[in-house]
Amino acid sequence: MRGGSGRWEMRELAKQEHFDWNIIRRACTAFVPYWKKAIMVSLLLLATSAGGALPAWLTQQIIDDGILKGQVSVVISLTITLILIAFVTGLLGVAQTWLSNAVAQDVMADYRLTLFSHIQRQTVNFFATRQAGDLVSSVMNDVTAIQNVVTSTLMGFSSNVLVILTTLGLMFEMNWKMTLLSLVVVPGFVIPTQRVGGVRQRLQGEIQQKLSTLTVQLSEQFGVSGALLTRIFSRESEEIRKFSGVNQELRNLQVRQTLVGRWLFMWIGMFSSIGPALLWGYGGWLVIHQQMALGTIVAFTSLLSRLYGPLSQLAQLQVNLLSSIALFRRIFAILDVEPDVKDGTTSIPDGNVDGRIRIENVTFAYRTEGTNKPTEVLRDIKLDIHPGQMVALVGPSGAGKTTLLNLVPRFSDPLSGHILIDEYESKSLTLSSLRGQMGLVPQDPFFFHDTIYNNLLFAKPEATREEIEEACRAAQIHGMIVGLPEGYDTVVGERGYRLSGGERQRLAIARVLLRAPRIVLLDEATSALDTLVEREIQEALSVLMQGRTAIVIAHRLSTVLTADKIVVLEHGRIIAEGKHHELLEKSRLYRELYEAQFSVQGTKPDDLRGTVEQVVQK
Ligand SMILES: Nc1ncnc2c1ncn2[C@@H]1O[C@H](COP(=O)(O)OP(=O)(O)OP(=O)(O)O)[C@@H](O)[C@H]1O
Repeated sequence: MRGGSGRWEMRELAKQEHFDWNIIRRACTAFVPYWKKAIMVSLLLLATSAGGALPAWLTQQIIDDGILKGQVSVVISLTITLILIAFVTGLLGVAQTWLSNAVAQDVMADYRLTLFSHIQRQTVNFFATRQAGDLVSSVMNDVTAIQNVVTSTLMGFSSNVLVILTTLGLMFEMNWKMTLLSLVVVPGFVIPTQRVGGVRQRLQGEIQQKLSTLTVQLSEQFGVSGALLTRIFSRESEEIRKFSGVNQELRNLQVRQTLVGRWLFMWIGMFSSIGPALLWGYGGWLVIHQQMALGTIVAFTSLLSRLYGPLSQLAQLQVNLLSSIALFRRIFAILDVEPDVKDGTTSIPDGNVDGRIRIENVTFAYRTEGTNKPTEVLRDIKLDIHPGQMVALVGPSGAGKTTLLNLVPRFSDPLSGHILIDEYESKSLTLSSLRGQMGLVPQDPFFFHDTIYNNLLFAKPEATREEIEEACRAAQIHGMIVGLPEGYDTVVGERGYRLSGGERQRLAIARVLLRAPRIVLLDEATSALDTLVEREIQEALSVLMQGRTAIVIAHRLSTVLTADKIVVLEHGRIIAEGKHHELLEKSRLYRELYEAQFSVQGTKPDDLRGTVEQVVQK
């Protein structure tokens, strides 16, 4: 099933969850920076708990010392005190809610930021093996779910314990036998409450799973690529049917969750009424036999709700704690993923290298979970590229061209071997100074849903308008941009869908030109373009590569013809190197590739050479 697998996993985890003290301890460290506020919250809780118990005690005084003894002044003064206590307790309650929410929100904001920053440090492989929707769900939903748990478990726990202790203290102080009698019925409602809590929690897990499935479907269907795919295969009705199914299941689960345990609640209600009944019966007997004052019964009955409510909530503590442990476990699982690529320490200014690239005995394998011996995708690659040279990578699909290209900016690190930029081992450089030396034009460039201007600024935030226009002129895209009704302020649409493939390529070239890197990495688009666009792109590319070291995954005839060196890859190995004509003679695979890929571009190499050379000389 697409989507929701993470949630499903979480529900399963919650079912098998146990008290993992390491997780609890680690979760609590998030509160350390807010210890002052947390202490304030505890003090306020203590004050509000005591304030909440006092009215029952005062009621007893009003009845026994005021009403029954005919003391009007006592009744009046105690009534005023009751009102004052209610007012002060109310104010303290507001302060406590505000502070405890502030702490919970602070902790949540910290977690969201920590997760986002941590995920920003991850390599491309991290995203290739995870569902984006699931990561979004962790950063947003899990963290928010924790907030509820934190307030209901941590704060709820302390406030309930305090209320129970203060209430029990007062009860014992008034009459210990009546106190024990009050506690007799407790198991009668605590046990069912616990059961209902468990069922509700399980239903909540299923609801979260359905919500996540719907969220993933929505995000897939509302994105341009997903919408296109659905329309081209005419799967709209099927998608609506699927949505409707999950939507209905969600509705049923939510109804069940609301109604679950209604019989048990009737039972609980009954037990909560039995408590006061027992107190009136036994208390009445004590009063009649003059062993206790009437006010004590009234005080006890009003204290009962302060005892039973918090006890029921405490009964659900275990379920709450277990589900919060499951949530924290999911969050910590992401935080514990160490980035595949570690930052180096040497920093060099951008553009401060000649651009020599040496790839020495490089072997690479993708890390896949659950396999001990990953399959090698690149084996023993040796390549020496001199400053200003252009190397074209060719090879059948899956040969490892993209993988090799991605090793240069350290999107991944090789299992063995070294990559050197000038005399620097690439691992020794900080990632920002390594990547600052190079620009990448991917096959399908990505753009943010923002204006063309802002998308270009992303590459160089300090760029002036002139610099941006100059880069676009060089990339043969300025004319097209100014022809748009809103020019550079045109919003390119999600992923840049408002632009054609060729326009996206040239805009991506402009973006790299802005950075003026010493090294250019290029994955040429495979799509065939008409001659005019082809020529515009060719001109843009020749400007891009002029005086720069370039590694190009070649899909164009003009590229292989002008390359200083063509490297033929097969099954992760370099099987041949040389110029176009040399390879045509000595490499069978190259000949086959040439016939299959390059010659279909309609022009014979010799016819094209003149054109290409003209372009390159410009
Ligand atoms: N993230 C990944 N995890 C695991 N294996 C991967 C990953 N990316 C690529 N591969 C595998 O590595 C091999 C080389 O892939 P790569 O994309 O480098 O080939 P390529 O030569 O660029 O192919 P193409 O020309 O089709 O883009 C393939 O077998 C591919 O399935």
